[in-house]
Amino acid sequence: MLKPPEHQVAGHRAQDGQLGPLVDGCGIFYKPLQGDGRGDAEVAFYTSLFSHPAVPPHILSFFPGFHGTLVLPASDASGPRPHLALDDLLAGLRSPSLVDLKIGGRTWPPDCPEDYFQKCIVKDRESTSVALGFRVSGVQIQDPAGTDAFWRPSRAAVRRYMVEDVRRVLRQFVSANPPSPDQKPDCALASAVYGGTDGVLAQLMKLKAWFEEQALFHFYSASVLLVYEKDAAVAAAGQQAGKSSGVRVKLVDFAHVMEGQGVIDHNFLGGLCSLIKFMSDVLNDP
Ligand SMILES: Nc1ncnc2c1ncn2[C@@H]1O[C@H](COP(=O)(O)OP(=O)(O)OP(=O)(O)O)[C@@H](O)[C@H]1O
Ligand SMILES: O=P(O)(O)O[C@@H]1[C@H](O)[C@H](O)[C@@H](OP(=O)(O)O)[C@H](OP(=O)(O)O)[C@H]1O
Repeated sequence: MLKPPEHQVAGHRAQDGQLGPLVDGCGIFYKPLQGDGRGDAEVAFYTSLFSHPAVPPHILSFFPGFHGTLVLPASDASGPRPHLALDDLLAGLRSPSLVDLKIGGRTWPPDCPEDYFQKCIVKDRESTSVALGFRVSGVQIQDPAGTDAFWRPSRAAVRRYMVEDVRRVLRQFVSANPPSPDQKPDCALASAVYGGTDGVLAQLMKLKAWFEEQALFHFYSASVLLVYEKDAAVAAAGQQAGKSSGVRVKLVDFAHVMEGQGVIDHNFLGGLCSLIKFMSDVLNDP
């Protein structure tokens, strides 16, 4: 039985008769092929990525597994439509906290249509993309009281985030106290989620090492998606050493990936370095 994902923090949504992704509850996330060639571009990217001999397996694990395309009834009732079949990155998680971070100071690919360029550059300038090399696209954090409720700022609120808001959200994301204008995020879970041998920073450093040399693809408007569950992070934070929070660090949204043509993707790499610095600051100065 296909249904809209329960936990989606950004992008097009299958609600109110809109076109958006569906999940089958058995581990597959179906993303409808978007128009304007974006869907076809995303299929071409996944096909190329998973068949390219130069992409190492430990890098492939940052991407959702790709299972081809499947024609399914679209969520907007427009009829049958091809969907990308991807691993559901939230599979097996009951109450995930997640944040979608769109990477790159510029989100528009070279030679894109003028109206698309105008739309993107306005968003890049008005958000933190130009200033920081990344922006928050969406976030939800499990209620620290341990219930299944979530703190999920509206899309409009997230769009207004400035640098200090981003800093606060990245701290709140790993805090055990509830978001409040009167209380600073306590960052109690920072070492468990951002730190450690398989925490976010360690994983982002592996990704960075690849981006320092890969010249196959340029990732415009793609996101880093961070996912973890508070219970596992709290357990990891309570251990002396070594217990993993199980945080997942993934890349999503490849509708605007271009061939690298032998040039490194300094736009994505710069954003990644900036994100790493932001997270290191949370870890070093909680
Ligand atoms: N494979 C996946 N498994 C689980 N959730 C996913 C997966 N891919 C994406 N998502 C969820 O869907 C959101 C949007 O994904 P994506 O950016 O691919 O969609 P989009 O409609 O192309 O977005 P945009 O409008 O920003 O271009 C992500 O923030 C995440 O919450
Ligand atoms: O992040 P926001 O502010 O929610 O805005 C969306 C985001 O910029 C997407 O990247 C974009 O899709 P593309 O990157 O594929 O253009 C989408 O455009 P769309 O609604 O015109 O598809 C926007 O609505």
